[in-house]
Amino acid sequence: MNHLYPIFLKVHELNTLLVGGGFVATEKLEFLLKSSPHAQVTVVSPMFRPEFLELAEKAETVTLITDVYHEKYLGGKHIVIAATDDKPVNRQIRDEAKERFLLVNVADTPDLCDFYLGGIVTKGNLKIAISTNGKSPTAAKRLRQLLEEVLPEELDDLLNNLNAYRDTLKGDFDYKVKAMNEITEGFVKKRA
Ligand SMILES: C[C@@]1(CC(=O)O)C2=NC(=C\c3[nH]c(c(CCC(=O)O)c3CC(=O)O)Cc3[nH]c(c(CC(=O)O)c3CCC(=O)O)/C=C3\N/C(=C\2)[C@@H](CCC(=O)O)[C@]3(C)CC(=O)O)/[C@H]1CCC(=O)O
Ligand SMILES: NC(=O)c1ccc[n+]([C@@H]2O[C@H](COP(=O)([O-])OP(=O)(O)OC[C@H]3O[C@@H](n4cnc5c(N)ncnc54)[C@H](O)[C@@H]3O)[C@@H](O)[C@H]2O)c1
Repeated sequence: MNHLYPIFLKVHELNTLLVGGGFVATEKLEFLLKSSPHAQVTVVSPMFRPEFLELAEKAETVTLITDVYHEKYLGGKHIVIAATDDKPVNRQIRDEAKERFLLVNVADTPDLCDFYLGGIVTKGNLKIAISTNGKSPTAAKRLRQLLEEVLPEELDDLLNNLNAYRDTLKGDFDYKVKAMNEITEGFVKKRA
């Protein structure tokens, strides 16, 4: 049983601190920006790998600070992702973030995470997040790839059309709920 509760964060309006600029940090930043190209991210690391720089320099909302982690960098942040190769430093980041009631992810270290990063499928306005409860990130990746392939691009047209139809509805809340449920009934009807 997976007890995690998924939420969809406006990371373009929240401030994220990413600590580290190596391989693992590159993977985390890549998926963050893939899903949220305008995510506000401050990255603190004494060294940035070339592949990290290539990715970060393309994103206007990513700020790089060449320094070792210090508690002061938690100021003004909502979310923290620790991705250094120094376990005690990752632990320190986690502890200091917790003292401030910040949400923290220590990359690839489930025991130290408040939240996990998931597999993410985006089709226009539709977004699906996948979690295996940390049991198999590879399975999350494969499911993401499968859904990316099988979900049609037209799904976004459907959502936009439904939104336009909803805007035409005049009447009270109950009327609108009924009308929206009627028009989408076919989504869940079993084929004969
Ligand atoms: C989904 C994804 C999102 C992302 O990274 O943004 C993600 N990991 C991805 C890929 C991936 N990560 C790893 C491999 C190599 C295979 C392997 O080792 O298993 C691969 C596969 C590959 O790269 O092919 C290494 C790894 N990861 C974790 C551990 C520790 C452990 O399992 O105990 C280890 C071993 C480290 C070691 O050996 O030291 C842990 C976590 N990784 C999570 C997320 C969280 C759980 C999500 C869930 O509920 O499933 C969690 C718990 C915490 C977190 O980091 O948030 C992204 C796929 C994105 C995509 O493609 O769509
Ligand atoms: N590379 C992988 O695919 C992989 C897979 C599983 C586990 N891991 C583990 O994950 C950890 C991170 O690996 P990596 O491959 O990203 O390493 P890396 O060497 O590519 O990157 C480490 C980054 O952490 C930064 N860093 C170190 N000390 C810091 C500090 N005090 N403050 C801020 N930044 C600091 C470095 O400057 C560097 O940018 C390692 O412990 C590694 O064993 C890596």
